Amino acid sequence: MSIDLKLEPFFARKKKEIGVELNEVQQRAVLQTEGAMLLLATPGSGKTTTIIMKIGYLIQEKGVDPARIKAVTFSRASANDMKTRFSKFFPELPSVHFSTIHSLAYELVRDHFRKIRTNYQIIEGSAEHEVVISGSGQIDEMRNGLPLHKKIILREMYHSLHGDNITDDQMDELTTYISYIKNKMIPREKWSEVKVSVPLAERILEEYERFKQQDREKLLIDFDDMLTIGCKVMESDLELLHKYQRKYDYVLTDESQDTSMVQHVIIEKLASAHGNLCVVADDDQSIYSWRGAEPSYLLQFSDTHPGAVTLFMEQNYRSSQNIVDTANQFIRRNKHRYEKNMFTCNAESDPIQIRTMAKYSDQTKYLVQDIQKVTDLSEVAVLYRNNASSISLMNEFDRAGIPFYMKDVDNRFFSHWVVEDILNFMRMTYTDKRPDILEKIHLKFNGYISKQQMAVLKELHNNESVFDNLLNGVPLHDYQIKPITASKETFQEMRGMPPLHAIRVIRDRLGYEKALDKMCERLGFRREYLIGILNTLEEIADSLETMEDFAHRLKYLESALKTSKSKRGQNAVTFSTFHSAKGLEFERVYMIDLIEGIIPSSEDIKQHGIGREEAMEEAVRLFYVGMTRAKRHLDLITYRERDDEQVTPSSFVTNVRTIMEPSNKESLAGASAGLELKAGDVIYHTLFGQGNIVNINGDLLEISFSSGIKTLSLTTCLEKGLITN
Ligand SMILES: Nc1ncnc2c1ncn2[C@@H]1O[C@H](COP(=O)(O)OP(=O)(O)OP(=O)(O)O)[C@@H](O)[C@H]1O
Repeated sequence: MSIDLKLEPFFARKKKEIGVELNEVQQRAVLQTEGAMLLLATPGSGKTTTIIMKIGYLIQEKGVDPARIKAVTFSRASANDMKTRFSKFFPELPSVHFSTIHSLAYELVRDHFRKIRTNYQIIEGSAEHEVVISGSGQIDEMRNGLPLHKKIILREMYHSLHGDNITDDQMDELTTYISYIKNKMIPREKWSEVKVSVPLAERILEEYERFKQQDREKLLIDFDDMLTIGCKVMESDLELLHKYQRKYDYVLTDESQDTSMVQHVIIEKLASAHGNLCVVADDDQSIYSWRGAEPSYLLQFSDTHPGAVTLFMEQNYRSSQNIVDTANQFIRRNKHRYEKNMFTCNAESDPIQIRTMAKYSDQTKYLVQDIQKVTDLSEVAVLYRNNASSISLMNEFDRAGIPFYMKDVDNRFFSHWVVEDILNFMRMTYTDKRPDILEKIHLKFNGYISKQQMAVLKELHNNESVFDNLLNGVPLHDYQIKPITASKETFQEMRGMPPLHAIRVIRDRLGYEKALDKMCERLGFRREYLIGILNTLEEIADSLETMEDFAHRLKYLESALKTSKSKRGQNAVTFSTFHSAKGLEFERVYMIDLIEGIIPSSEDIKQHGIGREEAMEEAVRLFYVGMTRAKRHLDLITYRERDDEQVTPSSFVTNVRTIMEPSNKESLAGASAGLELKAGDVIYHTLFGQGNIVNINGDLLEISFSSGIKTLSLTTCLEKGLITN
């Protein structure tokens, strides 16, 4: 490209007006208006800034009508963000079309259905959304006795197939499975190849699809259908396709690493008449492949668009030198990526801190202590992989009086059946005369009262202890008598007990934890998740005096969680998952729960073990997204014990340590030369567990693990943080 950048008055003018001076690559990206362009950028490199400047340039310098520019983003939040930033940069210009791909697809679908006179109803989203969009102007509330909402329909279908209720986690998995299939455009005959642990998921999906299309007068469509139908319409209705193609002369997309196949197809078709397509992405921040994102599209972009210009924006304006350098080296452990070299001209800051706590509970104590010292809390974020981490955080922060803003409010904890169970056990200590309370937990403690026995018990209306009634008026098996008698006494003893003590008695002496184990076996629940809930309840109960206080505390925390949403933008710490932190930046970032089994997750490790690297690479990217949110201070926190069990610090943390202190690697490598590491030594491998070094041959270590002898490269193990001694 032979453009003399200095001669472009646009940049000089904008610098004067808004104080932003684009670097050379950013300027080139702005000036390259015609044809296809892939703009690959690293975190904090000014992707959004550049897109906005490009749009302004098209309008002010090229005389393009703003209405003929379409800027598409992945989420509604980023579409709004872009709109706001655009009006700040170019207050004199009218806004252009900033929208999500979903709303673009919805426009198409609406036009098409209007044309072919088909009524439809959206069955997903908030209630208002559903009401607005009924094609016939009328709202059908029910069909075949089912209320018309995606989750209610799926729940009912699950129930009628299994005779059991679907859990929230299963519902999440089921809807993710459906979205994945739709977004990846997987044909019917290949559905069975998609991994899912919800029993009969494939059949439920089949029935769900049939149900939506059953009424010829009125189609039901969910958000995924908007995409698949929108895409089909672009193929079948050429008149409509051309109408949309003629609407816009320039198409720009942001966050394209998170765009799915069906979404790519829609964008490609929209831009194919003129080919003016600008795709902005960071393949290293692709973290939604589980939902059907297709970053491979980026890797193939220049094949599908011969003559496309590819530019790399690699200068990071956000983070300090040490954070940028370490993150840049860290992401290189991934193989399936565009090689980029992120750099910064920013100064050094505090070194990245790695904190290895003795046990899990030390983590929150440390966070509270450290964050208490900070004055501007809006510049602090605590990031975690799983939402489950947020409840004990909010409990401790609330106790310490530190305000917080929760990015993804997940109320599920408070309505989880394990929480309900514990409260019901506690209620039984106040009165054991209520069969209705017993009925909620009768299968979950020693003595195991069957449904039939429960039915007989409920017929005895004498206001006596349910245990006495069971022992005197209900036919029991001999083996039940002793545990039921003991349970009666235990409940009596528990009266007035501090809640922490009470929960321990419920878990152990009353046999609740044993009952959970059985349920996990039978119903496939994740044990560690359920035990995690019990442990969090113990944390909440800690230091409270009565079970009533405990029940109040739960109610209080539930409402604190809801109101934490309103603290956005105030002087409050942000709690967020790594996923939801994408696009944000903070002065201080604390990444927590960095242990093997969480990040990487047990599933990531399992897949890696059988040679499938995709999941592990995605976990690496997720960790990288977390690291690159920090401007000047980054804390990585791990621990060695959780729930009374030994855990292993994340191999990603070990990897970061090796990057920061290459002397670690050298000393270990030196050790392998016979200085310290020798045959017979015990080492710990993140995947294979504990092992004994059998032999050392240069870089090759022969190690005996319980699963057999393996020969491994010491350099690779150290680089990836796979072994410690
Ligand atoms: N040329 C520039 N000079 C100075 N600051 C810049 C420049 N370009 C971008 N920035 C600043 O860098 C920061 C990151 O920019 P932006 O939010 O556009 O990045 P991004 O690439 O979208 O980030 P990410 O993908 O990590 O979320 C912003 O604070 C922005 O103002």
